[in-house]
Amino acid sequence: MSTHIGAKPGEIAERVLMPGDPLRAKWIAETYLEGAQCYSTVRGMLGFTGRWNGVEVSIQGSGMGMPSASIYAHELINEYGVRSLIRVGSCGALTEDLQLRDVVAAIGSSTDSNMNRVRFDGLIDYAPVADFGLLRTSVEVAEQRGVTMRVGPVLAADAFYTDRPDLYDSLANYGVLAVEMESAALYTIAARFRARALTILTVSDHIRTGEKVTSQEREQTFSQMVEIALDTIIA
Ligand SMILES: O=P(O)(O)O[C@H]1O[C@H](CO)[C@@H](O)[C@H]1O
Ligand SMILES: O=c1cc[nH]c(=O)[nH]1
Repeated sequence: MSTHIGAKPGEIAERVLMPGDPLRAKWIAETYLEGAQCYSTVRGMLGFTGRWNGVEVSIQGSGMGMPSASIYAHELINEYGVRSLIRVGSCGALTEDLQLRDVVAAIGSSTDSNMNRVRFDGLIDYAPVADFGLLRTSVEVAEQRGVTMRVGPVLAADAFYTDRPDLYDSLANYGVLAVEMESAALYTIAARFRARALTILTVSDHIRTGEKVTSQEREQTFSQMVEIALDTIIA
């Protein structure tokens, strides 16, 4: 066991999908994996291991926000030997040309989090980026599956409810597609410990139009994103 994950050594695969929502982790495991076994219920942050097309894959909930996601990424990589992590999350669209349920791959992640300012003494604006190999594979998989997946930069924000919507406008002017809350930390920790990471998102909220999907849909319906992530992680 690590501090926050209840798995025994060998119970977590080298390849992990990380949804923020632990019940999305359960849905993915029960819907897609053969022989899925739950290896952790610590803090209700469920983790499962099973097989996708014969290859062992784990699904680990990571919670909301960068402090929580950082804990799971750190322990998965450093205590369980995980080498590839794909976050499968929800996001808010910042640009009008995205619609609810569109799939977005985050090539890089701007952030308002202070974590990397502390890490680099405030001297460097570190640029957290996706693993190129995983990103390239995900684009190929999306094409093979006939899914239009937008690739571009996102914002990893500390706050879900913002007092500064004007900053969303500024970021959209610089091509930032969507806002979520974990990708910058995931990319940074993966880089630090030489693992591979990618974030794939489904638009659950539209910041421009106010449209949104239900919490049940966020938990159990983002199948295009999940299928792209599963095919990518075993490639
Ligand atoms: O749906 P998940 O993966 O949790 O991702 C998004 O949803 C949560 C906010 O509702 C944040 O964690 C954000 O990043
Ligand atoms: O961080 C997030 C995630 C989903 N939807 C949002 O609007 N923001």
